[in-house]
Amino acid sequence: MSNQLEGKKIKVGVLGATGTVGQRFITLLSEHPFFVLHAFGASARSAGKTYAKAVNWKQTTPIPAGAREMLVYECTPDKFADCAIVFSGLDADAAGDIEAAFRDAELVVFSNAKNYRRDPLVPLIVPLVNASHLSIVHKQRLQHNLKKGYIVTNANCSTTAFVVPLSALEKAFGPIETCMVTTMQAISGAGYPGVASLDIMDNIVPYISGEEEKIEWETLKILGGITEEDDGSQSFEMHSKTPLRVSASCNRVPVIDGHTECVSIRFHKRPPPSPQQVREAMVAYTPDVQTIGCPSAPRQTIFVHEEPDRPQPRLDRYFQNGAGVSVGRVRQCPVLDIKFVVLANNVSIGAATSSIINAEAAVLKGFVDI
Ligand SMILES: NC(=O)C1=CN([C@@H]2O[C@H](COP(=O)(O)OP(=O)(O)OC[C@H]3O[C@@H](n4cnc5c(N)ncnc54)[C@H](OP(=O)(O)O)[C@@H]3O)[C@@H](O)[C@H]2O)C=CC1
Ligand SMILES: N[C@@H](CC(=O)OP(=O)(O)O)C(=O)O
Repeated sequence: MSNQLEGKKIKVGVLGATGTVGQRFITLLSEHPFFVLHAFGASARSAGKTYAKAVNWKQTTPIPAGAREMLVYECTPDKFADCAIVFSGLDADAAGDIEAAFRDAELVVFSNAKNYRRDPLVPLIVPLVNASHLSIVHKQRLQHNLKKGYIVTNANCSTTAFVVPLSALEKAFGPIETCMVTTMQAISGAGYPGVASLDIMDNIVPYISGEEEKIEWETLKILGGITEEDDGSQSFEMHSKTPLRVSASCNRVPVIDGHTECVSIRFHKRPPPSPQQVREAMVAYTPDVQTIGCPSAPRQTIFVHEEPDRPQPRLDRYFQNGAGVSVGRVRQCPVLDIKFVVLANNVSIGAATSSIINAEAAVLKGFVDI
């Protein structure tokens, strides 16, 4: 850990603390080296109760002792005024207004919800890919006339899984032109209680509302760059120098946690890299958050399996405590160039872990007053 943070305790709040993603936040933050749980928010249904009474706990480890008796509040900024950072696992129907109110009250919000991902002033960050986009928060503060407050979002959980190997490959071999991705998404992606058991047991549902459009758009923002304008201000630049075409097909499958995706890609570079060069580039991939010492970043970002029947959700979803991604079946594609399978834990690196690493990076890069 960086010296400046040695012994520091930074108070954080969690909105949507009782939900699927919220519970993962509570579990991870209760053991964090410098973030300390300070305030919990949820709906009026939960407000006024202790956390243990409000939550329908579904984690494999018990509710952390320090969290059990904490009170759950309604999501109003005054209850979170002492928090340097607020994490949001709010339902998207509620997240829009609540997160804006928190930002306007000079709070720093790291959100999982989709509401602000397309906002041109809000960074959409998969920490294993584009933590450098954090710098846009300066412009967001200026536009909203704020000194401290801003919103940073993380991506859709399916987008998160496959942009990590895509980023590794673009870094090593230059732009990717075409990407076809077919997802097999876990039930927990739909929150609790999610998909009815009579719909998902013994079944596959070949439709997840809005998911394909999100994947196809978010990928371009995440893999895009930042341009500096004449006045020194910064803007996002979608992946456009060599246009990237993405086509996604999304399916819900009877798996509890872990999204598995079959990916085929075509490179701009001719001749394209071989499967072995692709494997080596993925293993070597080291994102900034690892280099700058974010404590929740995986030590190894991409694990590449050699066995022909991996990755599998039951076996591989806890790789690096759910913070890394697992790739396998890297092989030649007779239509595009290369195809492979990627698996990521949707509630960890697909949600809470991403927000936490983003917040760690923001602290280490000086974007949070502590
Ligand atoms: N599950 C996943 O894999 C991923 C989820 N996300 C996103 O993260 C967010 C949370 O998802 P998830 O945890 O699955 O959802 P859940 O439905 O499990 O949890 C929703 C949370 O929001 C709270 N809430 C609902 N309505 C209100 C309201 N009107 N005011 C205040 N709080 C409210 C709930 O509180 P209460 O218990 O009191 O009702 C609960 O804490 C969503 O935006 C989702 O799209 C993103 C990536 C992956
Ligand atoms: N829709 C995803 C989870 C999710 O909530 O996505 P988003 O944060 O983009 O709304 C899934 O069902 O697996």
